[in-house]
Amino acid sequence: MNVKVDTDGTVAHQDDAGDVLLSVRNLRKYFPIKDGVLQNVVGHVKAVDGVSFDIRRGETVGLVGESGCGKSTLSGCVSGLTDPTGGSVHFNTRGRGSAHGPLDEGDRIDRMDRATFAKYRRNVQMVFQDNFASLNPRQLVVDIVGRPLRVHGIASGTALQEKVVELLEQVGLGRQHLYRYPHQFSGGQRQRISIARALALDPELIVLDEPTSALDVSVQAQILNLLNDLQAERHLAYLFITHDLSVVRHMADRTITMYLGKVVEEGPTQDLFETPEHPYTKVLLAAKPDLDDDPDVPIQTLAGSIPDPARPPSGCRFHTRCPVATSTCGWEIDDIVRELETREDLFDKLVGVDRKSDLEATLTFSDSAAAHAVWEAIRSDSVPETMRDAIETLDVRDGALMVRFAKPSAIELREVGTGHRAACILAGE
Ligand SMILES: Nc1ncnc2c1ncn2[C@@H]1O[C@H](COP(=O)(O)OP(=O)(O)OP(=O)(O)O)[C@@H](O)[C@H]1O
Repeated sequence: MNVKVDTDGTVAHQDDAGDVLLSVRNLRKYFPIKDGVLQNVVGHVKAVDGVSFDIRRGETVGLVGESGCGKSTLSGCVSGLTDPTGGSVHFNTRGRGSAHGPLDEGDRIDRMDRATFAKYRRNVQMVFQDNFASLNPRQLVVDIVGRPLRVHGIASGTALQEKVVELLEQVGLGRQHLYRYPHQFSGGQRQRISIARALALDPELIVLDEPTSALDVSVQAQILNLLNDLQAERHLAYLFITHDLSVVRHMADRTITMYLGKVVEEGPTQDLFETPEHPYTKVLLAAKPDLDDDPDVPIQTLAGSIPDPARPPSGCRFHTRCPVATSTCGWEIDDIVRELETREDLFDKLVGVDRKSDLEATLTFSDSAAAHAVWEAIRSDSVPETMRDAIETLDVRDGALMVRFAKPSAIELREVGTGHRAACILAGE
């Protein structure tokens, strides 16, 4: 296996470099937060923050995580619809069956010449959850499915119509559906139309963004079976985005877990489900037990809400909600501020945070009683014990509270099994 470590420390892997269709390297997408009449940029939402992974030909990669963790933003960058802030997306445009080496700078989608970029765009198609929004309600099926063929000059007239019939038949529809509008179909049938449209240009990769989330369970199964059949027939690769872990387990060869813009774990689906190594993956799996799990084992659920992606926690971003966090997982000054935010009476009296670094600051309060109350609170059970253990210095003087945290451990994705990586200091123990 050829494991490459990127300059930022994220592990980029090319187990079978010749087969890699898509490579994402240290990808970042930050959305500006604007404020006031002048719309000044006052911060950034770090929707995707240093993500690296590969997709091989014919493989299904599942992408899971809570709402807001950056899945759709990542899929937008992969399919060229969203420009990343940093990092790169590489795509092999040499076509099926071509002999070639690992993807390199020449395969970066933002550096491709026009003709190569057009090839990439043809080769990567998307299917969304909300097929009502993605299918034009005023267009007939023949126009919806035929449009890519017409736009790319592949077919016109009767040939186009016949090609559309062929595509419809591949997704379980037929000639009788050519001249109907989207609203005349059921949800499952509309998703079949979306899939037929995605297949029109014979892509090598389809990004499926929650493709079955809006469907009834029985219809869901039919669509998943159809996707499996199409993959086998056409050697398609899928990036399968979903919050439904049972779907990922059924569909994906490899699974990636994302939390707050970062990959926290990735690996062969079976390994990840049977021996999850990151506490976040463990909690996700525990929150969605399989029917054959022991009903006497209590379902673990996540405490607290997902932190603000404009101010993600440092170290392991999950440490603020992690049931097994240690004192070296990344506790910092912002964790004190986050705790204060939950105590309105004290937060209102916080007048300044003078930071020397993420780990050291003087917090100033409008009166010394408030500073003392916070000092007491930090020393008591009202903050996580591991956070208390991470504090090296805690002094209070008049209205000022001086805090210094110990330096946290470096948290990086590291190998915990064959092709299985987790970004947790406890992983593999
Ligand atoms: N155009 C945008 N402008 C500003 N912030 C955005 C934009 N698009 C997404 N975000 C923010 O980026 C973060 C990631 O959003 P994204 O939609 O990628 O997450 P997701 O995991 O796909 O969630 P969901 O499952 O709910 O779609 C969220 O905090 C979201 O509010």
